[in-house]
Amino acid sequence: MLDVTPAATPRARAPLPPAAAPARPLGSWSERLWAVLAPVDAAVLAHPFLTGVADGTLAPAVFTGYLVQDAHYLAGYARALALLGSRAEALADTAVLARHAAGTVEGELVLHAELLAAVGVDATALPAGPSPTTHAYTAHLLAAAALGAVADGVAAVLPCFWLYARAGAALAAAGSPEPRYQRWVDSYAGEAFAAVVEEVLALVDRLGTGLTAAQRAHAEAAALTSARYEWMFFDAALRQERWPV
Ligand SMILES: Cc1ncc(CN)c(N)n1
Repeated sequence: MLDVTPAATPRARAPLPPAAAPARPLGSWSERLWAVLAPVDAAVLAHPFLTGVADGTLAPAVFTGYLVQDAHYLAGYARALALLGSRAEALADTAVLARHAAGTVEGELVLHAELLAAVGVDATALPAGPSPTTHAYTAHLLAAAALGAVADGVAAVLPCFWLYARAGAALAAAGSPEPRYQRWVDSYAGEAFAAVVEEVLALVDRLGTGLTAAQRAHAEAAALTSARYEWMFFDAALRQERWPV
C-alpha cells in the first residue's frame, strides 16, 4: 500500500557559515559561470539537509534515503561523464572526463556502499528505485551529454563537482557530531576532491575560449538547471520524496 505519511517538518537551524566566492581567472568562462551559480550555491548551503548534517540532527533514515537516491544518481552521472569524454574533441579532455567517470564508480559509489552497509542496506540491491527528482536530474545530465554541444554537457556536470566541493568545505569547517555524516563530508572536503574540481574548471575554461556568446549562454542555462537540481536533490531527500502514483 502507498505510504502517505508526511515527512517531518524540519526545524529552522543555523545556516552554514557563508563561504567566500571561489577565485577564478579574470574574464574566464568559469568566472561567468560562478555568477550564474552563486545564488543557487547560497541556497544549497542554507538547505536544512546540510544544516542537519552539520549539527547532527538530520534523521538517519533521511540520510540513508539520500544515499540510496545518490547511488542511482551517481550511476547516471558516471555514464554522462563517460559519454561526454567520448565526444570531447581534445584527447586530454577525454582523459579528464573518463577519469572522473571511473572515480565516481570506484570512489564515490564505493563509499556510498560502505555507508549503506553500515545500516544494513546492500548497495547491489537498492531498496528503492530513482525518485522523481533523481530521475529528472539524471535525465537532464544524460540528455545534455548525449544531445547537446560538448560545452553544454560539461556545463551541466560542473555544478555536481563545484557545489559539492563548496558544501564539503563549509561542512568541514562546521564539523558534524555524527561519524557517518562526517565521513561523507570528508570525502568532499579534502584536497583530493578540490584538485578534481580544479581540473574540471580548467577544462571548462579551455572550452569557454572557443565559444560564441550564444553558445556560452546556452551552456550556462544547462549549468543553472543542474544547480537547481542540486538543491532539489537535497530537498527531495529531506521530504523522502516518492512517486505519487
Ligand atoms: C546529487 C549529487 N550531486 C553531486 C554529487 C557529487 N559528485 C553527488 N554525489 N550527488
